[in-house]
Amino acid sequence: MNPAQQLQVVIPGIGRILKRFSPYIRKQQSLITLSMLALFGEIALRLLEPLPLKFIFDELFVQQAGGAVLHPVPLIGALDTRSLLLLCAIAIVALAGIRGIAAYWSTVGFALAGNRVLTEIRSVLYTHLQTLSLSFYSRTRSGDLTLRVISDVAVLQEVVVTALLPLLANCLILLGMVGVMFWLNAQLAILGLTLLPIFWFSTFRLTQRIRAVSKQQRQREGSMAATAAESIGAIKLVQALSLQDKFTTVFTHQNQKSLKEGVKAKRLSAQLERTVEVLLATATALVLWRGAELVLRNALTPGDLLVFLTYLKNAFKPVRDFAKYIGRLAKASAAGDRILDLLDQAPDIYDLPEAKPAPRLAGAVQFDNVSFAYEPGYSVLQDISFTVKPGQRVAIVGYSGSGKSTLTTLLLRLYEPDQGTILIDNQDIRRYTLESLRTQMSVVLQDSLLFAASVWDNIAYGASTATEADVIAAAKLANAHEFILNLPQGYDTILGERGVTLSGGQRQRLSIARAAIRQAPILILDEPTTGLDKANEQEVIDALERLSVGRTTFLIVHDLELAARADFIFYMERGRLVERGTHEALMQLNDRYAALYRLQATERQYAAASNLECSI
Ligand SMILES: Nc1ncnc2c1ncn2[C@@H]1O[C@H](COP(=O)(O)OP(=O)(O)OP(=O)(O)O)[C@@H](O)[C@H]1O
Repeated sequence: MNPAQQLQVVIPGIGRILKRFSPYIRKQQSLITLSMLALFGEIALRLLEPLPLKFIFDELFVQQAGGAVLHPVPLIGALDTRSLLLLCAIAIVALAGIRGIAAYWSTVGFALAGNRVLTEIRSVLYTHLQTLSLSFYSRTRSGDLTLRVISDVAVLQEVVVTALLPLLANCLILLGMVGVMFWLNAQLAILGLTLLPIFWFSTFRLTQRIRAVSKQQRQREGSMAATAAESIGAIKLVQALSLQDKFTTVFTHQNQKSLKEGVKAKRLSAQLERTVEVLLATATALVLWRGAELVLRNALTPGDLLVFLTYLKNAFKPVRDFAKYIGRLAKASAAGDRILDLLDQAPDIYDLPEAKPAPRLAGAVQFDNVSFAYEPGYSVLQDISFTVKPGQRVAIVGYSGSGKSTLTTLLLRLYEPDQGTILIDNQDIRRYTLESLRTQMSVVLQDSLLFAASVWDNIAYGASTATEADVIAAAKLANAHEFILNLPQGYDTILGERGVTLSGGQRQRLSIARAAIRQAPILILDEPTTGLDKANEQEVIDALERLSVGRTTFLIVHDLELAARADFIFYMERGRLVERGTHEALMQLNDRYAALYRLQATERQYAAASNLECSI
């Protein structure tokens, strides 16, 4: 079994990782080849290093003590003592110096190649993450994903450079040393290496356990990162509900467990290191015993025995280092597994082979018997059919959980219907490429997320080709221009991670500007005025009305007074579209919509009356 195969057996997973990353590794082929050459040079010099010792012992000490040289070396034997000593001293320094230069270049070259490969993998991973479907994100915690992209790649990067590559060098050194040992004395070499199988066995057994513990620890760290990200992301809610203690308890518990796993992995590695030390001592004792006998019988020179013992020690050094690196390699292997798991996730929603970029859409939207469930067996939308003409404004209303938002996520092709077809301009939306479809839809959600960037960028994110005039026009349409100019740095003001420096209404108007700049024919507004006070609400409504002119608009809304302004109203109940028509038609129908409308009207009157009483 060659070292690469042994490595593969010892650390299952490393092979899988290397295979999967091979296209990226191949790109660094020339750098890796150069580093490899430097490495071979280093190894060759390392193999020569003990030789001066042999000459000093055999040619100098043995001869001076009146003994006979077993295998005299012609040129060396002719030198006088002083010259021999000087030559040996120079050789020791020269060998170490040149070896140092070779080692430097191999280390730097491999480190550079390793870093380049992993930097590319991190970018690939991040790009891949962005393509994964919402169904994947709803099953996964975002903190854990961040940890995989940032920390798992970093662990792999660090370990590849500081453990895997030295390990590779060590394997080659081991091979070289073993070769020289056989060349020096096959009998002693066999004796010295008899214990290697025991070493491989114990390494294999312990590595499996170290790897399992490391993987567990990485998962735990993923959970910790997720808990931290969630609680910090929702710190307002956490403090308002006094949940700090709860989150702290969960986090501390996870932290303790991670510590225990870390200690366990360390203990296992330490156990492995000690085992190797005992094995090395035993092998040295065996060789010394037999070697001394051979020297006494004049079958071996003392110099050869000394050099042999040096080789044996050096041969076991990579083995000892292997034990030292194994824990870190196991950790890297676990991190690599987590990266591969992510890379292996295929997006549920993708461009079909025959998909074409959508032309400029007019905005005619049709649902044909569309049914959908997030989880098999739990239907969320059932048999939805409707047609909306270009430029029509539709309000989607109904009690919470009736499937209003889900309907629009299907239109955006964030999920795929289980049955039925969605058409835009009489074409199945799956015939369009995802990007060309989504860029023709603008979305304003209830809690608009702004990016940690300038106001300007936050608006311009809506359209990749936005000009200065476009940004200002969009801000004006969204009723945002005035307040933006009043911000400390106007359009250049940097917003907090979630735009926390702005009020809810201001954030909403910025996200309307972002939607406006897209000039998209289809507009999706998901409860855009919820949570706003009356003054802000009116400004947002005005902006939205301007935005929706000439666009096919789907407005999800709880406030039926707002819904009544739409051209059409869809009333949803338990995933079904149970009533549809204009406000007047639905009021005449006098069924569910009319009942809800009257209920809201009564509530409004009651609220107005109590406000009046308060003010009196
Ligand atoms: N990602 C998801 N995974 C699983 N179930 C989901 C998911 N999103 C929504 N649901 C479920 O689908 C149903 C419809 O949700 P949806 O958000 O479409 O309703 P809605 O009418 O928009 O509600 P609301 O007015 O409260 O926003 C609900 O029962 C909800 O629990």
